[in-house]
Amino acid sequence: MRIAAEKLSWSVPGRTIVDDVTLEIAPGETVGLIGPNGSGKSSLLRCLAGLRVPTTGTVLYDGEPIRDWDARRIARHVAFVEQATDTDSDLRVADVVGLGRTPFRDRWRGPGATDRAVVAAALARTGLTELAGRHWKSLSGGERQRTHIARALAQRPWCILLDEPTNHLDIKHQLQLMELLASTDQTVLVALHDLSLAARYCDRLLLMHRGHLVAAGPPSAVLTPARLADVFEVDAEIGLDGLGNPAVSYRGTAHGATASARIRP
Ligand SMILES: Nc1ncnc2c1ncn2[C@@H]1O[C@H](COP(=O)(O)OP(=O)(O)OP(=O)(O)O)[C@@H](O)[C@H]1O
Repeated sequence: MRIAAEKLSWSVPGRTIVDDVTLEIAPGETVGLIGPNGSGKSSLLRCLAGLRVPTTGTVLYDGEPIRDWDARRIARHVAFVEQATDTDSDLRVADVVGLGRTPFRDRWRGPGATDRAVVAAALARTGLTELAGRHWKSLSGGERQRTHIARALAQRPWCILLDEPTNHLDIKHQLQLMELLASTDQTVLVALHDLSLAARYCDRLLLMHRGHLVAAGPPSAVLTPARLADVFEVDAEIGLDGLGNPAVSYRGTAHGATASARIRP
């Protein structure tokens, strides 16, 4: 599914948080959304997921404006893994993942064979099969995060939006998730703080700064030392690690480097 935003802005009283963003993500693309804290990534994702109504501009799924779509119709197209979402503490892991089937079920009917098979597959893909019967409340931060990812997979959406999904995940599960996102046929937009992971696994990157989309393109075109200094205020080099994967190396903060140079005798 193609997901697009045309001249999208979202404001709160006195402040524009997402400012005139136009973007398009092609079916099957894996796109990383990067930018400093507070640059508007989550707000943009929430607009694209239909959870926030843009102040101006339009969100389009396959060319169709979603302004009048109800939540159920949106959920049949797009799954959203938010940062630190809480869930009813009485539920077990399989029940939380099963919530991903809600948009496809008759309101009064319980889960059918297809729902159960899809939930089992989502649990397996996220390595949660053995935890299926555990109570949500007893899970670690990383296990909760993986449960939310499994819930999104159980939605079998055309497009997955994820907001910093690698938070809380150990390195194996970070790599596993990024491999899954890079290999799926679904359209993926994932907000990431780890620029090396973003460069390695994403087809393209979108860079947000102060609510604006300031760069879009292949990782090698978006991640330049000048842009990392301007936008992230870090002194960085972009190269390859020992295995030949793209890697961003940091000398320090841009201001820190200046300050330490200044105080050195
Ligand atoms: N409902 C709101 N009311 C007022 N300000 C808001 C609201 N939602 C977000 N903001 C502000 O908008 C800015 C962008 O927030 P957003 O969460 O979109 O940034 P982000 O790029 O996802 O940041 P982070 O990397 O820290 O998660 C922040 O300064 C935030 O405080």
